[in-house]
Amino acid sequence: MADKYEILQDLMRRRGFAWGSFEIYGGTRGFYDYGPLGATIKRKIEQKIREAFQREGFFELETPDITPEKVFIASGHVDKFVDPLVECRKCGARFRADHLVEEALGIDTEGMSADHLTRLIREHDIKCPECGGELSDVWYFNLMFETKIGPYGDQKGYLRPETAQGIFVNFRRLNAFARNKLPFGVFQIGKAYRNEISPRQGMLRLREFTQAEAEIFFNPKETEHPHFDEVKDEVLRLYPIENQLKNLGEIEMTAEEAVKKGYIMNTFFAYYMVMVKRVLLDIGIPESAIRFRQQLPEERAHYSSDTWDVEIHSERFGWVECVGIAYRGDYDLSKHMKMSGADLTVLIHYDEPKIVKRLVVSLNMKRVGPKLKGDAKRINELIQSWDEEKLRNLVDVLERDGRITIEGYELEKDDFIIKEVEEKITGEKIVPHVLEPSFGIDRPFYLLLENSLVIEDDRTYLRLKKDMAPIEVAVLPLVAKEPLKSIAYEVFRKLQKAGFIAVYDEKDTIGRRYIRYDEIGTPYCVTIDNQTPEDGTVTIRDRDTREQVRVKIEELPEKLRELIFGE
Ligand SMILES: Nc1ncnc2c1ncn2[C@@H]1O[C@H](COP(=O)(O)OP(=O)(O)OP(=O)(O)O)[C@@H](O)[C@H]1O
Repeated sequence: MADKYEILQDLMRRRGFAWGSFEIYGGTRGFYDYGPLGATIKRKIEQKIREAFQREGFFELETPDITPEKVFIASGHVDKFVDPLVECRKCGARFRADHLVEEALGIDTEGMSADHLTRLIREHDIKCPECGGELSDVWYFNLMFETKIGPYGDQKGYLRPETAQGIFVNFRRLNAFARNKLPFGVFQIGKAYRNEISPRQGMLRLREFTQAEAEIFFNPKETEHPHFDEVKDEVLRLYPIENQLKNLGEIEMTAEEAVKKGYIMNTFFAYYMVMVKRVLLDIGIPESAIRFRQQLPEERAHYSSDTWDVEIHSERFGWVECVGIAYRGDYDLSKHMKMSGADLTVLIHYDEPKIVKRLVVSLNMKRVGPKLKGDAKRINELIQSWDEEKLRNLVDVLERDGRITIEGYELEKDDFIIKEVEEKITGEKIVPHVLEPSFGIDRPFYLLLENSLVIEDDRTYLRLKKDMAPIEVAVLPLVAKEPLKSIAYEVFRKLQKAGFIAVYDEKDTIGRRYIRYDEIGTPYCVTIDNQTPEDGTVTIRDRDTREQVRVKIEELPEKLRELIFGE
């Protein structure tokens, strides 16, 4: 018998969910098309995430996929967004060197250098899995797709490998929009592109995929989430670093306990872990198939100092990372500030002004004038530009040695006017820190279908959460005869106008039609039978229980809304 994966792949292709792209030209690995039913479910997933972000008060943003090189030099992607690659010297096939070594030796290769991987390949005589040929040395390959901007090709660009950078480079405007008040969140739902070396596992590793990322900017001194109380009792299934290293398995505890025991760094982080879990439940992923795995230090992206992956269980592929929740610190904003020169800080106002002592140092122009001549003004300005630390250092040297050399001029203590003044400060500028929940859409899409697939003796069907179904209701005349046909068509139009995704179908026996709609996850079929012309009632059949209830046609929209959306 075909396994669940194959049954699902067949169903996805045959019934219009998703399939490999460019089929008629032989296909290109790493690209998937969403068919009519798949595209509808994908939009519903995106919409659930959008609504969850909006409930947090986050702003939505839309920025270009094509991005000039500078942005990714600043973000570190040009240097660091790389995977180890190896080539067969005989057949030319290329492979992820770390995957090859992992498969051959059963060891973990995270974070290994190219040299280390080459050494392991040589020592263990690992050969090309395609033809058995000799393998080359390992080198690092950048995963970004390159492109040229403009007709002269002089400006290099990349297709973005994550949607996040579009948010960071807009920080100044977004901060003004948020009226300079932390914390605030900004999200973007859009395409990301990675030239994955070996796309595999169906739609789990694509070269073009959709992400929904939120960047939450906060003051690192304020890491208590104001609404943590609302979520503190949610139970999380955690797989922390320590438990992975010591093979201790997963642990379950409430979000509050996890923070208290130090598994999760603060309530701010924990709050968004709960939010992600609730979104996945809302999409219809079963609770038993969700866990949080803390990334090992060597797995983390270059910008992150702590990351929890939210994994969904697959019968075929085991635990699959679907969402990453990364603590990005001030990495991105600081890098962009340095590269662009833009001020990406936020002014934090103190509750009460602070009095601070500040050194004011200048040259005693009357004394130094003759000595420094034309340079006096310049050197005085240079000293004015020094920060507190540098000025303290100057004063320390003068106290100790009585003299100091600046720009080749030897100056004595009396050449300076040194004062300490008190200043009232109302706030300070900080570079905010960032917490990022980053959802992939395609992986949860596949795992939703896999986790919803039910194989019974007489039918195979998608037990999708009802509001996630791509067709919400099928309207079926019992037989394709009048007056049933006309009444059924009228009911269908009524439901369409009421906002349901509905279809009308009169082909085949009623039993076959039920099976057809069960298969694609349609939660309810409405049947117009011989009793309908007599008393204006129809039946509603439930996909999961196959039970039917009779309702009046006028009550149908309200009843279905209640059944499907719980409204
Ligand atoms: N090649 C891909 N195909 C489909 N979805 C992807 C791919 N790469 C990343 N994603 C999705 O985007 C989310 C966030 O991206 P992130 O950069 O954290 O992934 P990642 O850790 O690089 O993934 P992986 O380790 O599997 O390559 C992932 O959790 C996943 O759902």
